[in-house]
Amino acid sequence: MTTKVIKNGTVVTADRTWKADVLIEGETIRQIGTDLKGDTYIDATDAYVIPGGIDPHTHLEMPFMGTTAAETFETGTWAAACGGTTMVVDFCLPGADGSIKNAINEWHRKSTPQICSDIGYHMAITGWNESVFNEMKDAVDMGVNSFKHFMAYKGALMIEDDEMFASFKRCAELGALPMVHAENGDLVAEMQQKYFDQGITGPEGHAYSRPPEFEGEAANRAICIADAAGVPLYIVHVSCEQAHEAIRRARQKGMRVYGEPLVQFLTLDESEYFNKDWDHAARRVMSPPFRSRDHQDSLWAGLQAGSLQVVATDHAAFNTEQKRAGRNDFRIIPNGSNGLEERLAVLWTHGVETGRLTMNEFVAVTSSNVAKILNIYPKKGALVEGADADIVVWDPKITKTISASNHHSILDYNVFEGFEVKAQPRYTLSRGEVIWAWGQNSQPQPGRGRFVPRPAFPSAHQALSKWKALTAPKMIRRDPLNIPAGI
Ligand SMILES: NC(=O)NCCC(=O)O
Ligand SMILES: [Zn+2]
Ligand SMILES: [Zn+2]
Repeated sequence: MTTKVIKNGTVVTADRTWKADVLIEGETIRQIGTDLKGDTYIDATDAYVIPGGIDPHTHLEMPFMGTTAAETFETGTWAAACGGTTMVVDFCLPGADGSIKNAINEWHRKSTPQICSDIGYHMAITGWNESVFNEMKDAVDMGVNSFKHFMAYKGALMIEDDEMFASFKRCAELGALPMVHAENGDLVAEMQQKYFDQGITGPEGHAYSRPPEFEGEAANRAICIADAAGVPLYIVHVSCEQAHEAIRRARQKGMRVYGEPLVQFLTLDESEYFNKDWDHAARRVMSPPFRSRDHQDSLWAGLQAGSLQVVATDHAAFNTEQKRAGRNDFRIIPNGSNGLEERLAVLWTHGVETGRLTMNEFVAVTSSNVAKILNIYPKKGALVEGADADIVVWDPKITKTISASNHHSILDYNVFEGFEVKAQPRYTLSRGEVIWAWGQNSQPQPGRGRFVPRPAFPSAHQALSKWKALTAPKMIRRDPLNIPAGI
């Protein structure tokens, strides 16, 4: 088997930083040490060697709001590689028949011939009945160990509390992880109607109708339901202090609740929706919406303190023409924005370069933490012997101005247009193969990526159920002589 050595770099992992070479044999890291020899060499002089990014939240080719997300599995994973991300975890939605198994097979059918790097799936639970109950086990057997519940999108994907409780209990039995989109969907629908009736038909109506209080309320509710079901919880796209506060409080009480802010929420704010250019504002319509600077500060603080663990993108890319479906009604603008290619560079520039994050924290929140949470560590998200050689040679000297004119996404705009970023991948390796070199134009082979099954992971659940059993309400046995006689 041929070997490669990444030479003269500084290895940065979630817990340490040191000068070392990395020896790769085939698809796997074989050794990390000094003066290593191989058949070929990759130069990492003056660069950092980090685990490939894992974006745990994408919607490639997602059928949603009457259209389909424009970013394909091929363009999405290619754009990801150019930005230093070597694995995405995409959300699988049930089709018209409601079957989970069929949905996963449909995702395989679409993604397998296209993906340039590795992929996993989360499954969405959008309703509740016996076959959903049964098929959740099939999903786990098929390597999908996490289930998303939408508390918003009333009349479409939204699920009720009793259904969520039933699904969370099923997750507890299966050793799977429930996830939530936390927004109070009933109140959002009411507010949307209210502002629309007042004549607020533009994208600003989207932001007004989804205040942070609605997100905080739903986050608290989901945490309460998870606690009652005895299961850990992962809250996706955390955008505000109210939701962060709920997570912080739960964690302080010993609950295993994880929070995922998006790179967009850390760097873009609500003023985008007040832009006079309708297209500009509509392109940034996503749920939850961008918030004020105070909320951004809270999210950064959460990453620093460890109360938030993961930075994702929720990459759901709809072209300008698709967004224009909502030209007369903000409620019809397809929800979603881009970030898959930009996540690492924007987070580095606004996090590490400003001193908000250490390099090790950067690695933790872009790959290692989520690999642990999703049970694929250390195969992914780690630089250790035996791990997949998903590696980025991260060059802190390559600067770039982000633009739709130079990005690799299929999208005809970029929400980070004009951002100056201060680092880029010099090389991106996926299982030992260089799939991106700075300045390269050729795309890696579509279909070379693989589905990464994620087994159930009962350890947090077992700990939780032991503790629940120990602290459960118990009947007190009393001597009848100590019970007052009735009349
Ligand atoms: N977030 C968003 O606006 N679109 C994608 C679907 C979702 O994650 O809610
Ligand atoms: Zn969502
Ligand atoms: Zn999403």
